[in-house]
Amino acid sequence: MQQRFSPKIDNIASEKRPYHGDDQKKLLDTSTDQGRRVSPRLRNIPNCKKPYYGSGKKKLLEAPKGNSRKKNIKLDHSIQVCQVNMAREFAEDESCSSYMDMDSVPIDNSANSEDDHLKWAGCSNSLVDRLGKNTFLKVKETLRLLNLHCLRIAEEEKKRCRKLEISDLQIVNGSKCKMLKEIEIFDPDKKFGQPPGIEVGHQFFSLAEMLAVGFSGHWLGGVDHMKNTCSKSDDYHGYTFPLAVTILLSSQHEDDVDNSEVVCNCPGGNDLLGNKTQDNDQAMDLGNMALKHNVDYSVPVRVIRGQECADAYNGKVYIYDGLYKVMNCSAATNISGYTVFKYSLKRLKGQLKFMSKNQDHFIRGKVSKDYYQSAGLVCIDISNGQEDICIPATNVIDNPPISPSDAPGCNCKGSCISARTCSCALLNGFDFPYVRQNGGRLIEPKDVVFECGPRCACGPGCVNRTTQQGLRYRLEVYRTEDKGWAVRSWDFIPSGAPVCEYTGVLRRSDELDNVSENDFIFEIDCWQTMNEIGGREKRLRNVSVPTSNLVEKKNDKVPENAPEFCIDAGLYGNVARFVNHSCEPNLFVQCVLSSHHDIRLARVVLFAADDIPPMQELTYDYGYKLDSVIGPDGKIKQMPCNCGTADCRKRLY
Ligand SMILES: C[S@@+](CC[C@H](N)C(=O)[O-])C[C@H]1O[C@@H](n2cnc3c(N)ncnc32)[C@H](O)[C@@H]1O
Repeated sequence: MQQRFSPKIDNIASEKRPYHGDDQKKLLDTSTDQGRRVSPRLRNIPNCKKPYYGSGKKKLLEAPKGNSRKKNIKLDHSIQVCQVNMAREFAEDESCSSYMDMDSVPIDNSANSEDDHLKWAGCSNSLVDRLGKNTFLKVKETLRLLNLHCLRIAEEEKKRCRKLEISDLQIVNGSKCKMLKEIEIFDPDKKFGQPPGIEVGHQFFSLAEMLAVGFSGHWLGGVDHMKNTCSKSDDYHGYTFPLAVTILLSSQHEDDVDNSEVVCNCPGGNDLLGNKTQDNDQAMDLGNMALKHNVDYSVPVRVIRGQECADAYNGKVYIYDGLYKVMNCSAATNISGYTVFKYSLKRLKGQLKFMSKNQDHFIRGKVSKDYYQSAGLVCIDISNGQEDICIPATNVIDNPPISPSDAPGCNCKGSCISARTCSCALLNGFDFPYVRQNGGRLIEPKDVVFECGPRCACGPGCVNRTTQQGLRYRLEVYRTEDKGWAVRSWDFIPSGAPVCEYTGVLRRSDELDNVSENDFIFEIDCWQTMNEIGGREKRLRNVSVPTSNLVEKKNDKVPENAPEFCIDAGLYGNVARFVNHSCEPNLFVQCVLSSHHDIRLARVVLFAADDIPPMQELTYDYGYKLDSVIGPDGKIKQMPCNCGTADCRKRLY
């Protein structure tokens, strides 16, 4: 195994993976001025530990400075100017038209007209009103004001967590609740089509929020509608009312089917909190009648989806999912024997996509409880247990996203014991690479070691997780005369014991070319070692490395024989970055796979090659080929070796 340190960059702008490996706890911020004043600044760590204040659940009682704190912000209600934001990303690349008010929409009785997509959904809503004010900003200001009121009331009542009643939030018998009286409702005139200032994916944390921004207010069994009185307006001449403006889907109804884009829903039968209340036949009136008219006039409804959310006032968050066409209406008998009216809804094309597939899943109620199923999961918890709640990292942009799901697990219970039945032992050549002695010792260096990972049924104490237990020995970083900092152990280290993992920022090798010096780059050359490329020594071969993981050349810029990825400990790393080179080392480098099986991204762990007495310097062979390091000026660089051993090659490179 040869490791190559090469003069490369120290920039961390394009991190692909925020941390690498399992041994992430001790991040040392280091100066590039090595050899003079580099010191492990562990004192910084406590500050980094809790970058957030409080539990993350606290809300600001006052709006942050610099923002408007005016009590009754006068808002301009008439949003008529349509400005098409052509830059927005549309689902399915359809052309689109701008938001249209009812008065500009020709009545179309053909319920299946494809033109509906263009007429209604098209672009996002108006970005500015006729005074040139940003509608999104206005929605934000209104909601901020509402929240301020909520918090003040809660503070007064010392019942911050109390669940607000529906009557707290609604207009009851024409009179607004106390809170809403103090807030000017933004855009109070009901309209069809895309709501001004609210994008697909917008989350409302209470029904009051929806009301305050004029989104919806008169709910009847989950349907907000325009009443008969609207028909008097010239704007709506020719329509029969009621007409549904918004439908709330909480997937609470026993007969509801929700297929994301196509939804079959029975309004009524639930109240707004999702409590099932249906105990008789539905009638063709109110919400049902409104939706029926939407079918007749081909008027789409806004769809709001309710999601469980423990911190919201009534335990729910309401997410705007866009405009849906109400395709048809049919009467049926539900599984309880009552008559219900069913509507199938189809999402109009040409609307904004959700931010991501994950958000899409979240909003449509399919959020996975299993971390391992998250798309592009890179790391289950980048805080490595330092935060109370895991912070997973995902990457669906770069290729390949590193997914632990690539590594299927074994079914052993407790600890892996039988090499005949453990599938991880199988990968290691039908045997375990470690013996249990001294907390786990590697029997001999191998091409690659397959450890048990997150999908394995065995527990954390399994011997085949030997490098996942963190540091075992008390290591010291100390200053030397001629090699800068070095590392030694205060404890005896038996041969085959894992000493530390080399951690840093995972980078593509080609990102690091032609930039200033960095002595802390570790190329992950597992593939090169397996194939004895560049003079690398043959090692004990595992039989079962899946060929698909071996080398799939994904990047033409990287020469076939050069490692595609490396670990950059220039700015972030652990104690391993201080371990020096020796021509007769007492450590060796071992590639380990645990959470995935991609050898290009193997973990790099330093193991004891000998029984190492306390206070002896720990070293490994950097494995440079002489004259292989080229400086930024294009000239070959040379570095004298000061390892001081009898067979010293006299040069590092
Ligand atoms: C990964 S760092 C090791 C830690 C380093 N000594 C320090 O103070 O940060 C690699 C650098 O350490 C120095 N170094 C490591 N081994 C050496 C050796 N045997 N002889 C001379 N310098 C060495 C070289 O400057 C090399 O570029």
